[in-house]
Amino acid sequence: MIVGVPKEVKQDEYRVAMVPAGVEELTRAGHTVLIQSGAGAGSGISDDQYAATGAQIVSNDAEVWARADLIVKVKEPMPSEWPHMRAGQTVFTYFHFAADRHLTEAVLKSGITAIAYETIRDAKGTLPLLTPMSEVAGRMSIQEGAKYLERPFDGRGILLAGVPGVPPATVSVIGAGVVGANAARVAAGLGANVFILDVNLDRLRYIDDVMPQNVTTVFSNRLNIRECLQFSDLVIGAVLIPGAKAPNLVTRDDLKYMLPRAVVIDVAIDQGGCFETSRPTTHANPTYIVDDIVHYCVTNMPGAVGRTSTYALTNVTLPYAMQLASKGPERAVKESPALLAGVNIKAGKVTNQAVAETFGLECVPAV
Ligand SMILES: NC(=O)C1=CN([C@@H]2O[C@H](COP(=O)(O)OP(=O)(O)OC[C@H]3O[C@@H](n4cnc5c(N)ncnc54)[C@H](O)[C@@H]3O)[C@@H](O)[C@H]2O)C=CC1
Ligand SMILES: CC(=O)C(=O)O
Repeated sequence: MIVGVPKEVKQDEYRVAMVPAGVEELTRAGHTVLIQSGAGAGSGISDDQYAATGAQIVSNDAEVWARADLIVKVKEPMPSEWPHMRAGQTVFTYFHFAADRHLTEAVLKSGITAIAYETIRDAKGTLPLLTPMSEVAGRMSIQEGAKYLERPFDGRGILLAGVPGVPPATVSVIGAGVVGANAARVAAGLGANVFILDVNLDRLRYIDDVMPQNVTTVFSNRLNIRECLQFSDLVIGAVLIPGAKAPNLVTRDDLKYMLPRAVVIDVAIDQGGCFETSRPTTHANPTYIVDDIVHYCVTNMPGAVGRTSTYALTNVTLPYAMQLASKGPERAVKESPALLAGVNIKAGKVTNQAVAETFGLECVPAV
């Protein structure tokens, strides 16, 4: 099979979907791998390194898309890439359809099979292709939050750790999954007072068991969220209902309960965000202010630490890319319940229930 890896075109996206070790495994199995020239540069990987493991270096993205049966990417196809998608092709990447009607319509029209990293589910019930990027984004959320709490970045002028004689900051994390747990651990490590909320009590029991003393678990409901908003310097949005649009847990009206120039990092923005006032931003222009609250809503946070993120991502995507290439997408999806859960759109039809419900479309089985 011909596997194509285009250079990412999303703004400030420095990840690449395959590393030389992946090229080596695919070519050893008899596949052809096309890498767009410069695709690895943001992660410190040169064309020569790819070529040394058997890749064909291709000068432009149009050729990669035109020749490849299987496209492996990181971020959802951007509008400039939509004309390249064609019926019969399989595209394996993050899509986050529920947050983007236009993308959903473009993919439906193209006739491709869209296998979304973020809904692949393994036998343990976890989302193995989302987990490493959630680990990155969860840890980064505190680093970014600490920065935007600084006064020159419009924040409250609070040091997360405090100093002797001056108390540390208070951080609330809504959602205690992978992003939430990683955010809580880093914030607690810096000495902040941390509150972490979830609707899953078993998850809160686990968090309570493994986190340090300065992390307090709170059941997530409207009243408790509003109470946490009142004393938090930094709030992290980290909820997920797989495939679906994120629920709006904090309304614009709720912002009036927050401390002036508190910071919101809405990591869940890739699924639409869990603050009513969230809208997607970029690393180049990451924040904006609504009602005196600083909002940070970057949809590709791990893209900024491309080297760490590329290796963390490709460690988990390669085994699935190998299955798709070696068996062909049709058979690979039939034989793997995990891959089947990843098929969101196939040949012009939505095959993921949550995506179909978001847009009021019919959902058909993927096989
Ligand atoms: N902006 C970015 O660059 C990135 C965004 N993400 C996104 O972060 C979000 C979270 O991802 P993960 O932590 O991996 O998901 P996860 O599935 O591990 O955790 C989500 C948690 O939200 C909880 N939850 C659901 N409804 C809730 C409610 N009403 N109140 C409180 N908690 C609730 C769930 O019980 C679960 O524990 C996803 O949208 C993911 O795509 C992940 C990586 C990068
Ligand atoms: C999860 C995701 O969309 C990202 O890592 O960019």
